[in-house]
Amino acid sequence: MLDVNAISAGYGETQVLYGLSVTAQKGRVMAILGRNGAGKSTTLKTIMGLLPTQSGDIRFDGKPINGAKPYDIARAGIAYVPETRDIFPSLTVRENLDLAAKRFASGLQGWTVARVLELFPRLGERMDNGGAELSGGEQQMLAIARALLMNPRLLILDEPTEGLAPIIVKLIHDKLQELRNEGLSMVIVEQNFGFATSLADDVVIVSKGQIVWAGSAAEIRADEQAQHRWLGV
Ligand SMILES: Nc1ncnc2c1ncn2[C@@H]1O[C@H](COP(=O)(O)OP(=O)(O)OP(=O)(O)O)[C@@H](O)[C@H]1O
Repeated sequence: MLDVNAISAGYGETQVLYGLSVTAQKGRVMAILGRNGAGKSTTLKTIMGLLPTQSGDIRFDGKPINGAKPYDIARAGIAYVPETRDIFPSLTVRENLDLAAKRFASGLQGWTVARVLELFPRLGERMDNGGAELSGGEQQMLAIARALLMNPRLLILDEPTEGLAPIIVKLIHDKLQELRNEGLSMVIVEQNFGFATSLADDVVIVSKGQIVWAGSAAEIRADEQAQHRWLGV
């Protein structure tokens, strides 16, 4: 469903991705692993149109999306939860959710505020709190809830567990597992190897702006040599 074909990209003069290719398939979860600075977040930002491609192309359901604006890529059906979580800190949880729901009201996937609150009951208890008053875990739940309200066909998450307590990591894991069981396609960048490989069907490893390993989650769990070489596990 998402085909990234030999993209090069970076920040101004600094090239980070060197002909990186990766494919995410419908109804599956793909984890992108790799050491700090390997180019994982840069890959996601390039997919989302936040960074231009210097070469290569990106297709979503066969249609080219590189060069498109982030908003149009979201409209095409890709929702993105960045590392920074991107909620509105000065708005309440209710306002954050209503804004997302209104903007993408026509989604066919049927996500509503009521349904995201069923997934994250904790947010229902915090509806009148400001975004900035939430814990890190609650902010992540809100960011995922907002992304779901965009009724995406593909959900992209950048380090959803970063900075969260183990019990919250477990909760986020279980919620993403629920979404996976419902058939939502996902791409997840993660430092937490156990989290990533227990959710993912497919795994790729990025090093120095290229894919250096690709296989199933079971294969990378069994391949200690690759873990050691590419992830320092
Ligand atoms: N805004 C930026 N301007 C210039 N260089 C950047 C910028 N953001 C990231 N980089 C550089 O690009 C390279 C890849 O960064 P990227 O964030 O994609 O890595 P990553 O694999 O996601 O790792 P991390 O887990 O540290 O986020 C790094 O060398 C980083 O210093």
